[in-house]
Amino acid sequence: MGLVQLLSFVTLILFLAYLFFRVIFSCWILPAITYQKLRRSGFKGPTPKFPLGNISEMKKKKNKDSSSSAVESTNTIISHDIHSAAFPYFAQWQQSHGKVFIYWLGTEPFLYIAEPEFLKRMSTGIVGKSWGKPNVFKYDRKPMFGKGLLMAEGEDWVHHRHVITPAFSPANLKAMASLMVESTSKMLQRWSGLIDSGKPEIDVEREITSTAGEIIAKTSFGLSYDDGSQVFDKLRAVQVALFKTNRYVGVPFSKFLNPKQTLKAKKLGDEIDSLLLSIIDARKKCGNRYPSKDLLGLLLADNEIEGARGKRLTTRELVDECKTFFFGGHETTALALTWTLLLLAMNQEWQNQLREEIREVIGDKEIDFQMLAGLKKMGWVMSEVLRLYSPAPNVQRQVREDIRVDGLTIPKGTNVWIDVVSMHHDRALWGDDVHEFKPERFRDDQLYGGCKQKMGFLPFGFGGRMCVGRNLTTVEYKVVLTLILSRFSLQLSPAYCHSPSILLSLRPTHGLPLIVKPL
Ligand code: HEM
Repeated sequence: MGLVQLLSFVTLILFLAYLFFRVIFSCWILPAITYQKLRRSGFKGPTPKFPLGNISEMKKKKNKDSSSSAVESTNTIISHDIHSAAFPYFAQWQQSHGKVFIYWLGTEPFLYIAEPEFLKRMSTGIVGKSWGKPNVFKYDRKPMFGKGLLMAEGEDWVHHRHVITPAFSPANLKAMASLMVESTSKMLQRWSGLIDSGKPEIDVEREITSTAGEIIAKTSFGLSYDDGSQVFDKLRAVQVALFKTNRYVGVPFSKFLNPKQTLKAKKLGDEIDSLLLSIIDARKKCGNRYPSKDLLGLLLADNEIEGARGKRLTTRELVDECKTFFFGGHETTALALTWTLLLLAMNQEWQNQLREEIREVIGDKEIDFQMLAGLKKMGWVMSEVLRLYSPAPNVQRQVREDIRVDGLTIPKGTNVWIDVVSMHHDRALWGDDVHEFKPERFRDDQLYGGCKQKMGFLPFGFGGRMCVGRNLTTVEYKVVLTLILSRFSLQLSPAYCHSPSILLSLRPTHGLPLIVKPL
C-alpha cells in the first residue's frame, strides 16, 4: 500500500469513527445525560427502554383501549369524558406520576405538563428565545408545515408573524365575512337538494371541511375551491401518511423503519410545493397584483420588497407559509364547527336558544361583521365546545436554554408536551360537571369559563404564540352556524359512532352523520 493510499484509508477510518461517535453521542450519551439531569432535578416518570423510550408501552395501551372503546360506541353511549380514550397512556401515567412527569419518545425526553399552575410558573418570565418548537417534530412534519409560522423560531418567527398579522385585521375580516356567507349558502343549497331527493342524512363533517377549505382558499389566497382542491387533497394525504401509520418518531433512524410512508410523505410534500409555486406564479402574473391585502398579497409583497427590519421572505418561506395556512386555516375551524353540530344535535334546548338569539340579533337582515359581536350565547357555545373537544389537543415546545422552576432545572433540549385535553377535562379545575356541555359557564367569565387557573383553558395556545387565526375562526364560526341554524334543525343519526381520535387534530373517527330537516 502506497503512502497516499494509506493516508486515504486512515482518513476514511477517522471519518467513519467520527460519524459513529456523533451518532452514539446524540442518540445515546446526550439523552442519558439529560435523563440523569432530569432525575437529579426530581422529575419522575415511566422508565424508558433504549432505543424506543416509552413508545412500545404507548402503542400497547392505545391498541388495548381502542378495542374496548369500540364496545362502548356500539352501546351508543356518548360520553364527553374523552381524555382516557384519546390518550390512555397519559391517563395511566398521571395516576402513578402526577400531572408533571417525564416520558420518552425514542431518545427524545418530553416533559409532560397537565398542571396549569406549573405551566404558569414555567412560562412566566421565559424569554421567547428560551423555548422553540421540538426539532423532532419540525423535521417529521416538514412536508406539511415546512418552516412556516407554526414551526418558525427566533428572529424568523418575529418577522413572519409581523408580516402575517395584518391579514387578519378587522378590516380584512369584515371583507371576508361576505365571502363566507357566499360559500356557506352554496353548501346549504346542496343540503336542501339532498333533503329534497330523500337523503336527509348528511355527513356534516365532510361538508363543513370542504366549505372551510373553500373559505380559506378564497379569503386568504383569492382562489376558488377547485383551484385549491389539489392542495387540500394532498395535504390530507400527507396528514394520513404522517399520523395514521405505525411510525416511531423520536427513535434514531426511524425513517428507515417505515421507508414507504416516509417517502410517500416527502413525495406529497414536494408535489404540494410545486402546486403552491404555480399558484404563487399565477398571482404574480395577474395585472391587479395584490388586490385586497389578503394573506398571499402580504406574503408576496414581503417576498419582493425588503421590509423595515431589513428582512424579506424567501420563496421557500413563502411556500411554507402557504402550506401552513392552507392546512391550519381550515382544518381546526371545521372541527370546531363539526363538534358544535354534534353537541347541538344532542341538545335541542341549546339549538333553540341560539336560534332565538339569531332572530334577535340578526333577524331577516343580511349577516354583517358588526352584528356578530352581539351573538353572545353563540360565543359561550363556541368556548364550551373548544373546551370539551379542543381541535388542537396539545401544544409542544422545546427548551433552548436551561429553565429553572421551583428550584428544579429543566435542561436545554428537553421537549415539552402540554396536554390541553387533560386540563380541559380536569375536575379539580372545572368542578364536578366538568364532562357536561354547559355553555353557561362562560356567561359570567367569558374568557376562562370559571376555570380555577387561567392557564387551564388553552384552546388557542398561550403567550406570544397564541393562534394568529383565532379572530378569523370566531367570525367564520358565527357566520356558518348562524346560516345553518336559521334554515335547518339537526338531529343525531343512529349511524353516528362516537369515537374522537387524534390525527394531529381531534376529530370524529367516523365523520358526523346528522339528520337535517328544513325549519
Ligand atoms: C378553532 C380553530 C383553531 C384552533 C383551536 C387553533 C389552535 C391553535 C393553537 C393551540 C395554536 C398554538 C400552537 C402552539 O403554541 O404551538 C395555534 C397557532 C397557530 N394557528 Fe391556530 N387554531 C385555530 C384556527 C386557526 C386558523 C383559522 C388559522 C389560519 C388562518 C390558524 C393558524 C395558526 C398558526 C399559523 C399558528 C402558529 C402561530 C405562531 O406560532 O405564531 N389557526 N392555533
